[in-house]
Amino acid sequence: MTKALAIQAKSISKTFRISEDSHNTVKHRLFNLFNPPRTKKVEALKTMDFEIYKGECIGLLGRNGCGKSTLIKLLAGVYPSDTGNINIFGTTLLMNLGVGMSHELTARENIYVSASVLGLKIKEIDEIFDKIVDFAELREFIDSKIKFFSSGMVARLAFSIAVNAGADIMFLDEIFAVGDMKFQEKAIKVFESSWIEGKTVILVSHSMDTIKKYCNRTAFMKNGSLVYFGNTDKAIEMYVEDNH
Ligand SMILES: Nc1ncnc2c1ncn2[C@@H]1O[C@H](COP(=O)(O)OP(=O)(O)OP(=O)(O)O)[C@@H](O)[C@H]1O
Repeated sequence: MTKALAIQAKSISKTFRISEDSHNTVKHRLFNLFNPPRTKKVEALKTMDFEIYKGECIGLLGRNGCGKSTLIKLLAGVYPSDTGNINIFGTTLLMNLGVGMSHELTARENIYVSASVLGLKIKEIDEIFDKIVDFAELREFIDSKIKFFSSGMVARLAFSIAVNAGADIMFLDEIFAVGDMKFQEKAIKVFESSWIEGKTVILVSHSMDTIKKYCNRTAFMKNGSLVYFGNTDKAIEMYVEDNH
């Protein structure tokens, strides 16, 4: 039987340009009118190809700054890729401290917006609304703008929307690191329930135990390159070695 694709990335890459000078004051700008700010290129993602299949739980490992978040932001459509193309087969939700959520909207409004992005009709969202709020334990704050939330509260809300509104593909960037103990236990329960069956999960984590427990394949990244993508134990070994 052929496996169904969830994500296909062909020759994708991303380079950021960051300003090296601080032409921030009026005086500085005037003196440097004909001298544009110098920019530095950061090759956050070097050209890479890979395929992820439906139902897989993929680990993403690598040291700080190696490009993990950039990669999942590209896959989730937050940034466009500079080259190549990405095919996504299913609905996605990126749960990285509320990327994809609007900080100017309340938790209630964000639930409706995000769940509609996931393809639900208003009536269907009405039906699961309480479940989302209770799972996230945010009833008291439901009509507050999420810009006043802590990062853990935003992560709880995003996770709850994705779990209850049924995203097919979830990008979890350090989900076990942002939540408090109780939330982590809930997240683990979700991972160990039948909910996860058939879902595709990309899990960024610095916790080897988490990656080992849940990921059937793991990618190891270094300096923007996808060095290895396959057996989880082997990827962990490479990551541990890279930390020595
Ligand atoms: N929006 C941006 N503008 C400019 N440079 C960026 C931007 N986002 C990331 N970078 C740079 O791209 C590189 C990869 O960053 P990224 O956040 O993807 O790493 P990471 O592996 O997720 O790190 P961490 O483990 O610390 O979360 C870094 O050098 C970072 O400074």
